[in-house]
Amino acid sequence: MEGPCSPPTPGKFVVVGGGIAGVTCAEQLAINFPSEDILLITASPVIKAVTNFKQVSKVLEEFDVEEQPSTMLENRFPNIKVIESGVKQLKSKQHCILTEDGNQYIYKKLCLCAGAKPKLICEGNPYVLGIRDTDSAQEFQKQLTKAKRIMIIGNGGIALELVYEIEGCEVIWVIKDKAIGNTFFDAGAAEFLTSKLIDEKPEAKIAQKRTRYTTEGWKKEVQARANAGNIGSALGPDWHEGLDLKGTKEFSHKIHIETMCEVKKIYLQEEFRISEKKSLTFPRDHHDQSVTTDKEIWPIYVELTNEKIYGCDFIVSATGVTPNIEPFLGGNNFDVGEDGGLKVDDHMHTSLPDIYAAGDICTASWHPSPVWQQMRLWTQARQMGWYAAKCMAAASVGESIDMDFSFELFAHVTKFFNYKVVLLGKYNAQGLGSNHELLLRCTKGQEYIKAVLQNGRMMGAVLIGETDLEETFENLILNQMNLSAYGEDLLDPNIDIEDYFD
Ligand SMILES: Cc1cc2nc3c(=O)[nH]c(=O)nc-3n(C[C@H](O)[C@H](O)[C@H](O)COP(=O)(O)OP(=O)(O)OC[C@H]3O[C@@H](n4cnc5c(N)ncnc54)[C@H](O)[C@@H]3O)c2cc1C
Ligand SMILES: NC(=O)c1ccc[n+]([C@@H]2O[C@H](COP(=O)([O-])OP(=O)(O)OC[C@H]3O[C@@H](n4cnc5c(N)ncnc54)[C@H](O)[C@@H]3O)[C@@H](O)[C@H]2O)c1
Repeated sequence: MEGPCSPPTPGKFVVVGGGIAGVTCAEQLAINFPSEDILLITASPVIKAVTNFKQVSKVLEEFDVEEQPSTMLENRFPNIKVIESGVKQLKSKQHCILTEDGNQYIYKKLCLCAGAKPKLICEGNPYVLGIRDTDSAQEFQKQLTKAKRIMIIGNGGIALELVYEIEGCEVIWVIKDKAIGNTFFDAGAAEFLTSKLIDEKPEAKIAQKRTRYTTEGWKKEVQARANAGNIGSALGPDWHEGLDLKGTKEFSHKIHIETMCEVKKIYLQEEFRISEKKSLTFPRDHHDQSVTTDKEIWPIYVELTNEKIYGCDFIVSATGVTPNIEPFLGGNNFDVGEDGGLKVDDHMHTSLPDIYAAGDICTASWHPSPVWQQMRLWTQARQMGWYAAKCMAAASVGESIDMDFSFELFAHVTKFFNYKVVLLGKYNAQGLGSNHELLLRCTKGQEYIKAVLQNGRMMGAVLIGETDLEETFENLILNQMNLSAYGEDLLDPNIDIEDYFD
């Protein structure tokens, strides 16, 4: 039990949150100050640890995320003390935090890493599930074992992973956009992925296409392809590896995508019966435009903004996250970003004295490198947690450090539809306006490579498949070499560009 929130109790380094950001921050502080106790206060009984860390290239990193009992962290770092309790209040003027179990802790420097929670399309409806942690993932799995048809709303990472993974259950996937995976891909990459899913059989012959598009040409091309419709199918990355995502039926994948629409209204069974509206059967294939009334009775019905209504067992709202800032707000005048995160400067410092923030809870509010942007990802949670600890350590001895190199270039490696996916810099030409050019190489069923160029300099890239280009492209983006002279050779599969730029 710590002393009350009044001086002269000496403060400690305190970190809130046992996710990747908080754990990395606490570990780094423990290394920097081996003779001091570091407090890690977290609401959950397990902590998330980074394992098998691999620096793939200068900025790209890969690692596994493992849930561990907090004692494992305390064993690795004897000067870390984990307190298992939620923070219910922050008194920033007194440098004090109060926890649910009635204790209070004085900090000299505090790092808030409480993450984010799913932003659901509708709160409080038991038929609308969000997926965030092990518990919610298991709840989803449990519901799925009883389901014949579900609806997935959203077009980001979770939706992409789920549609590929779910078997034995009809999936109606509702997206606001024209093409799938809009937070990670443009329509061209989306088409590359979906075409693999449609063609269940292996490609007999691999056709290779290499094209150079200006923005204008590209837009027309992708629009034409997007209009042709998309359909998806299965397999999946880490977080659901231990989960058997199977519904009640014996088929593998049955996905229907409703594009460019949103949820208008959700009806409970009885409400729907009274409304006398009609719902639709599951479309036979993505060209099926027939309108057949569904005879089956469902627990809920969803009316979409395109006026279609489908019944289903439940909805997964994979519609992004909201930073967990509420417990820290009362009486504290934090600057909060538009996305609801605690604004942090280039030293991960919030607007209040001695309070830092890292990971999903924060909004990066410094002037970023032209090829970096914040995305709420494991990699950034780790990098921010690490860098926040370095900044806290430096500030506590009256020093300041330069921004970490990892914030020079946005770099993310992941897996979608069993393809390795590498995203670099302004991979979707975000914020570049119309003044950019795209180079594209696509080998159906094998690889999709897109380079984003502006004034002859590479600003970003999407690499899908085993392209082996990540290091070279990373260097080209970082060194901003003028590539105008190379033209389409840049993506010519017969030219080894690694040699080219050595
Ligand atoms: C289903 C799913 C799949 C994902 N897949 C990927 C992926 O493949 N690649 C990728 O890069 N990213 C992925 N992400 C995103 C990634 O998980 C997050 O960006 C990352 O975990 C954020 O880490 P964090 O430490 O900031 O927050 P979190 O991991 O959310 O940790 C927050 C911690 O704070 C604690 N906490 C919350 N409130 C309080 C409180 N009041 N008091 C005390 N403690 C509190 C929580 O218990 C928790 O320990 C995925 C996310 C989800 C939901
Ligand atoms: N492999 C990976 O890298 C990976 C995988 C899963 C999740 N994640 C991360 O986990 C977090 C949560 O994932 P997520 O998929 O929920 O979020 P996300 O931010 O990736 O995607 C949210 C999606 O929901 C859509 N959306 C938002 N509001 C909507 C509404 N009212 N109706 C319809 N659509 C709406 C958005 O257009 C977007 O497509 C994100 O930070 C994501 O980056 C990453």
